[in-house]
Amino acid sequence: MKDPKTIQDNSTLEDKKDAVIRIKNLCKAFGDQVVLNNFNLEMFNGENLVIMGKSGAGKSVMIKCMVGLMEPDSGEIEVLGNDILQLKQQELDVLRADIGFLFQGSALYDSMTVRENLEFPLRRHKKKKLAGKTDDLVMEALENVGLANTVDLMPAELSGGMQRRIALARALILKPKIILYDEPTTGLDPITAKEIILLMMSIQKKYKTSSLIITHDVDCARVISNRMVLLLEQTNYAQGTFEELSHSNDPKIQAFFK
Ligand SMILES: Nc1ncnc2c1ncn2[C@@H]1O[C@H](COP(=O)(O)OP(=O)(O)OP(=O)(O)O)[C@@H](O)[C@H]1O
Repeated sequence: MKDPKTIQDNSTLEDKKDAVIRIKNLCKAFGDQVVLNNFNLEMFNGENLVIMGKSGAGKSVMIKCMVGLMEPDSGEIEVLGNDILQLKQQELDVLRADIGFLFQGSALYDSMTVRENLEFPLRRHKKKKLAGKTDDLVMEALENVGLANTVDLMPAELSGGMQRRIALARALILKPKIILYDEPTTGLDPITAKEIILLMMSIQKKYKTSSLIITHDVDCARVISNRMVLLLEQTNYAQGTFEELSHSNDPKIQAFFK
């Protein structure tokens, strides 16, 4: 078994052209604390890429840099062919309509109904051309997660698993090309977590989205990942398939799979 760090990149040139995210030599420090040091990542079209890293490893910092919410000290970031570091605020807003976010927890607006929660991104990104009226888009998104009957309920009336599914519907409503999942199964019981994972997979198949999934959940990574990147020692310490990484002889890599 080869060490995953040295696993050859077998993707073809054709795949390379299809990279939806490219991060090169990303560096970010806060004062003396170096969080990312020459971090590299490529995510290809249609791929489910899992990022694993210990708490505080810098996953959120990397995501924030990637979507233009935080400025790196140096490095290159390309998302859907756009050089993030060169984009103006307005251009970033347009690009963000092509990126769906499912945050840790569900982050629904408690004072809004399910319908209003789903309408929110539609209002925010009015300029994005979508086929269908608001009502139809809301219902389609809810049907995708099997919760059309909750449209007029408040988030507090839903279980944690249902809230997560509504948040997924909201992440999907703009038909994004990329979805960023931050700990999609955290806080859910194993059965509900599995349901969410299956939903993520069916949605990916239906809409052909590319998904970047941050998770500590080894079962989630095993089921969903086409490829994984381990963020350790401020960099992309190892990458490969779940099989490759989980069979590594490197104790630092093994620690992720215990
Ligand atoms: N705005 C900031 N100012 C100073 N330090 C920060 C800032 N944002 C993040 N950090 C530090 O950067 C490090 C990485 O944080 P980050 O939130 O990216 O970790 P993480 O890998 O997402 O962790 P978790 O899995 O717990 O969410 C932490 O030590 C954090 O304290």
